[in-house]
Amino acid sequence: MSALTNKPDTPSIPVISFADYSALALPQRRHTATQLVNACTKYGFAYITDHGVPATTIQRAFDLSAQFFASPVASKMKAPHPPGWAVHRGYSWPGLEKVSNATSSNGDGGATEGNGDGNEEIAAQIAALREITDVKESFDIGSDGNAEQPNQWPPEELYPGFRGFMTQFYEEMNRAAMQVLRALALGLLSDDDAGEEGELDEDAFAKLHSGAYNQLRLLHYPPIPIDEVSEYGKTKTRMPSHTDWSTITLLFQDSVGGLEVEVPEGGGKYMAVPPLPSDPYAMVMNVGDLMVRWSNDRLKSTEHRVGLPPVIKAVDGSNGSNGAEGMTKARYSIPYFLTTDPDLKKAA
Ligand SMILES: O=C(O)CCC(=O)C(=O)O
Ligand SMILES: [Fe+2]
Repeated sequence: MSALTNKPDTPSIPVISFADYSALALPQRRHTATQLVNACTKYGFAYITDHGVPATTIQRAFDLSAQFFASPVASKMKAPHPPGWAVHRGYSWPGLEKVSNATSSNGDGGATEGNGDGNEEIAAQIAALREITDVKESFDIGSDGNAEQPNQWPPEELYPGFRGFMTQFYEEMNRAAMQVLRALALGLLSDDDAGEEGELDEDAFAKLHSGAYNQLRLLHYPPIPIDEVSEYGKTKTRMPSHTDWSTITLLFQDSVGGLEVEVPEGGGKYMAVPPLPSDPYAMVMNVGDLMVRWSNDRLKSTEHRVGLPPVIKAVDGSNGSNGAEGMTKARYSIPYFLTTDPDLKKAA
């Protein structure tokens, strides 16, 4: 795995405040929107602060996530991820999902096999990546309004409050996301795009998302023994490098760090995107492949991965490694993937 270009505690992508965004007058909204578009043009990534999701809500999401993953496997398996790749809901146990399995050369979410048209090399690379186990477990949640992807809720008696909270959290994240989509549209529009009355279609992207097709994902990267760290990147990884395929992703991460993003110059060099010391509840926002198309290639969908866990000896259990000495820290993150309605995806 290649080295990082910055120290893990040095913030590296722009930090943009969305304080009162929708209440601001157009020139101030435009200022924020331009900052966001500039960040997404250069890095494909930005930190967003003052996004409107309360810190207490985010903390509750992390608490419920940690409780879920700490519960017995038999309980977690009461809401298993259905077999196959069509439905992305419920509990995926460590090793079930390999991000490399969802990698393709044509961005359609399906793995590309060699077919005699020069893709053999890519297929061979993907096959090699498939030998690597992703050291993570996850729980995927969608809208109860999406009949094609039915939620797999765990039993209320085993996880009291989980369903109710996550349902509301999904909506809260959707509201924050709509604001980000409005800003992206405004930042990309110029005065030439104005209507007869001078109005700008700030809802151009937001209106393509009904909110029923997003995906809220609870992620847990379990601690790993220090003596397995040398295997890291060979037989084990947290999440290999990939781009997100949909429109935008909003992510909360805990204090551990590990998210790495390819530098604007590319060339396989990555920079750390750690939690902000000044605002641990800031979101990391990134652009997905579909948004690149919709912005006529102005915005960038950037490769990112989850890197080597910090090697810290746990002696008191405070780092999530259950007190076992010689384990790395556990890490939790919560991505929220914005997805358009299925008909639009086909048309895009
Ligand atoms: O856990 C993280 O920080 C990144 C997760 C991610 O990139 C993804 O789920 O697509
Ligand atoms: Fe991602």
